[in-house]
Amino acid sequence: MLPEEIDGELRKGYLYFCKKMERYKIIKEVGDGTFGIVWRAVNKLSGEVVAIKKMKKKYYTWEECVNLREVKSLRRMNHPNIVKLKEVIRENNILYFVFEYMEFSLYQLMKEREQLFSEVEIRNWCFQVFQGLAYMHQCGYFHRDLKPENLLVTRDVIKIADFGLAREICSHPPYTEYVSTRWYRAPEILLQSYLYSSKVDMWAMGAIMAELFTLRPLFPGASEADEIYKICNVIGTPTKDSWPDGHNLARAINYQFPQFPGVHLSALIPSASDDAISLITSLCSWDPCKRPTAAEALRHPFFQSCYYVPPSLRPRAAVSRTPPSDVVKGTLEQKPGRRFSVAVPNAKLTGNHSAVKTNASFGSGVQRKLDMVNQELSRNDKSLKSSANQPRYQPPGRKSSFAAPFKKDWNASGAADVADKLANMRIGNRRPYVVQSGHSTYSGWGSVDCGV
Ligand SMILES: Nc1ncnc2c1ncn2[C@@H]1O[C@H](COP(=O)(O)OP(=O)(O)OP(=O)(O)O)[C@@H](O)[C@H]1O
Repeated sequence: MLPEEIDGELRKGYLYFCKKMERYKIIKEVGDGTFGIVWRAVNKLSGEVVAIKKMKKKYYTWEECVNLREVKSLRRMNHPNIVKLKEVIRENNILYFVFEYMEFSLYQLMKEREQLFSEVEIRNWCFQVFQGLAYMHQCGYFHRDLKPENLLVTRDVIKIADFGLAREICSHPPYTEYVSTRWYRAPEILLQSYLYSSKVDMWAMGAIMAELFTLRPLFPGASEADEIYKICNVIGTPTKDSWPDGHNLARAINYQFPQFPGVHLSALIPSASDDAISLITSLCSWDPCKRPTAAEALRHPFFQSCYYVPPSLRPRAAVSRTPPSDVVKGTLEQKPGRRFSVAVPNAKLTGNHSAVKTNASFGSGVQRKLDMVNQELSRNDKSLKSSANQPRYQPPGRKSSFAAPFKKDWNASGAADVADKLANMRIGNRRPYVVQSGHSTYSGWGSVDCGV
């Protein structure tokens, strides 16, 4: 611990030269992901609480680290709805990411929830996430692994985390490696397209939005094949007219869509308003071209009460947006001069929403993780008649007993391959620097002002 009497320049000097990880006191483990273990920690000098992600793989040179997607993408992004990467430390060949600390993941909040969230809460969260996404997409990145576990919440603010799979929009296909958690995976990825785009994030947001309303995953597939089956079951089989590219993708892998008319989403998400259903329906469109962009989603009537949209995200013809007369209590208030909006939910948000979670089978975090891992292990099963290892939740009245006629294994490359690929990427031409700013030290590689 740094003696109290040391301050000013001396303190800064100490900070700079002491072993970097010694500056942090680890409090406890808060997450164990595919690529790293995440701890809650405190900066001994400033008292700031941070999240430290210790990467599982070893990194023997800085060059290996600086080109990691998580570093490459996060270092460029500065937005109130994207978790801030404060520092990158490599010590004893171990790589640590120091992030701003967030209290909960959306998944934790859903898991512990007995009553449904109110639409106001859901609106405020989604509005913020779409702002983060609009910024990220505008910066030229898409996330590719959006899921409730990667949306982190502290009080009223929600932020997008885990950029381990983020991809530059202008990077060149094929995008072949493991991508996104199955329940939130867009159909074009399931059908093995290697030309997918930022619209995969919009699909994931549709599934997440629906889950926020029902506290149940919308498409809880037990394998890739079952995932498509469940999507067909809910939104109806795509026709050659509604998604010609999808039919081409299916033909290329010798896949035949199961035939379902689909259901109106309001039957599955009864607590959602017509506007919410309309937005979820367009986000969960088979054809990526028919899904709105994040900037378009922000202008959907569902967000009418969230009237502050950053100028750069507004359509040119509609630079000034008239505040609605019936602003929902607790949603955004326009603050002049504020660069980004932060939604502020009503303190009594939950009061009127007494619909109680009836299916108590929504497993614990560990169980869910195990379910997902088990399902991933079984992804090479071509016959999916058994429902034994499916998630316990199924959309009401629907059973999955479909044997998918696949020609080849689905996405055989796994997360380990991604880690290897990350490690083998070439060195970028930027050089790291260290900046002392306020309480925290930031090690970065330059930033790009995306003009939002
Ligand atoms: N900034 C943070 N503040 C608080 N908790 C965090 C933070 N970042 C991550 N976590 C927790 O740690 C978990 C794992 O983090 P993260 O998703 O970054 O790791 P990963 O290895 O990339 O995981 P995944 O298996 O999802 O790819 C998250 O689900 C979250 O619960």
